[in-house]
Amino acid sequence: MRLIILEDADVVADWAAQFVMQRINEFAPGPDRPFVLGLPTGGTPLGMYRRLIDFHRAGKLSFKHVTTFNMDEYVGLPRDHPESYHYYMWNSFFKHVDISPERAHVLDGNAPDLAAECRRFEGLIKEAGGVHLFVGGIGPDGHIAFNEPGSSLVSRTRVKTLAYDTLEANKRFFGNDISKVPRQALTVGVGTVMDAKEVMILITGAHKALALSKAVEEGVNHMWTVSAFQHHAQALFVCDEAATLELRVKTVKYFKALSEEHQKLIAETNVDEQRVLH
Ligand SMILES: N[C@@H]1[C@@H](O)[C@H](O)[C@@H](COP(=O)(O)O)O[C@@H]1O
Repeated sequence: MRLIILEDADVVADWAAQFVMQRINEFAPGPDRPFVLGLPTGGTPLGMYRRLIDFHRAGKLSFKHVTTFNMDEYVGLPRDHPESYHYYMWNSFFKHVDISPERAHVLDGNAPDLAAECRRFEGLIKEAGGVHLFVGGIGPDGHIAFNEPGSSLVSRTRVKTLAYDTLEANKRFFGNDISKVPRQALTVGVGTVMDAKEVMILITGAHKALALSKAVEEGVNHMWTVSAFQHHAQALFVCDEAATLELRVKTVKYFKALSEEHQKLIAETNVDEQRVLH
């Protein structure tokens, strides 16, 4: 596991976007060889999406041969509701880059058969050959996607009923009215994300500090589902200073001492500009 500690949320956003760009460009995706990217929603990744759009506009990055899978979606929220994850993804990211809409997969929380929709999604990931890089965020209770405390750590995509803490955390998007937050969501499972070749989890803010310490310093525990990634061979936790407040000094010092190594992960790849653009 790598823990990358950066100054603040802006630097985290920039670092994460550079990492995504580096991985895509290094892979050099083509028509028969897409790069498969897992994506989160929430406030945390917004800055990363803005930077990725900048890179695209600067001609440094193309999503033409990138296939995406989003982590989750509310159940029963109309697709054009401003808080649906369809709406979020389209407005915050997809419409600003050159991704083909049919390659950008978001779970359908209005499907007539939700269990079948979850199976379909898992099937699409399999068909795509698995996820190369899954980017995730966490809730203050340490949930990844919508895998609430107590979720199976080998779970697959399914319907989940949201925990009270999540309703509380997300009510800010629904006029601070908890009764307006959908009670259920479709979410990839912990096992679905664990299957990705590489996982990058973004954690910012003092309100996520306890979750970060549970994620990296204590044992794997289904009450903090993000802790499962201790068992992933290629997991990166990217956090800001504020999120380290509950970590041991020893942990922080160790990972900060590796910062030069971490910077190498986002070193520019020598890419052929033409290939990126076409
Ligand atoms: N299901 C989403 C998660 O995927 C996301 O990581 C979390 C954190 O959101 P934020 O980044 O706004 O703190 O919110 C929701 O619960």
